[in-house]
Amino acid sequence: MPAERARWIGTSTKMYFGYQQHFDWMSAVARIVEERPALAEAGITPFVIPSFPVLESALRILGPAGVTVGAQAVSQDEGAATGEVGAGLLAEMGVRLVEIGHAERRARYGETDAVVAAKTRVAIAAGLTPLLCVGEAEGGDPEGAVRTVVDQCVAAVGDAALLDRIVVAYEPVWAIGAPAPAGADHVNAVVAGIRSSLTELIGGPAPAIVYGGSAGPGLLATVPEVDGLFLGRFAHDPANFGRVLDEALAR
Ligand SMILES: O=C[C@H](O)COP(=O)(O)O
Repeated sequence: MPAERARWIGTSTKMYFGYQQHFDWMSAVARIVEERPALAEAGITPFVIPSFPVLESALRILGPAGVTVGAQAVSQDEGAATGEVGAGLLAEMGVRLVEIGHAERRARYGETDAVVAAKTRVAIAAGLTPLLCVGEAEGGDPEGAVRTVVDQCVAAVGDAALLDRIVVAYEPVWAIGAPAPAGADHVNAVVAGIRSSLTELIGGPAPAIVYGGSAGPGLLATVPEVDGLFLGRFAHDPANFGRVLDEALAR
């Protein structure tokens, strides 16, 4: 991967961890990142996206270690929106990244393309970086997947000029929660296709594109097209997070 491309290695804890479990895990991850000062020099951004109730603790525990903290969701609404969390509050806290359009939220919580677009708009306006989750529903030809993903990116951002304000998380829906990630050939072909289409649309460098979907140690070296990994279950053991960081450093 060319050194000038930004690199991101991170994970969302989804709703897997309890309160104390978050603290134990975040403390371990902070130590792991602190032990690897070369990450910053290499332009690698470690990120963690925990549950909302521990965001403030995440900023305190992980922030000084050099870990970017993100939120798993954001509201497109303002004011009278009981139970929602707004982009302004997140940005004011020091959260920098926000997941938008994850397959689980598209399938279960009504994040249609229109909702994803509204959330992307408010996140960018608040100064947050949307981690825009996109991916095809079923395995198949890479060209079809590229078309689906590029359409999802354009629908989310609207204005091509804003495409460079996001990080794209390419997560084939069929590879999320699976025993193994999508095949390396598929990932490389789709990510290369997304990058080339977005570069053309933007008229400049495409945003960073990370891969998610049953990713873990051993994958990164096989997918040179990606700008990083978005881990899920296979980062629950903090040592695995460290292994993937080492693999990023070795590229
Ligand atoms: O948020 C992360 C992705 O959805 C991947 O999760 P997973 O690695 O558990 O499949």
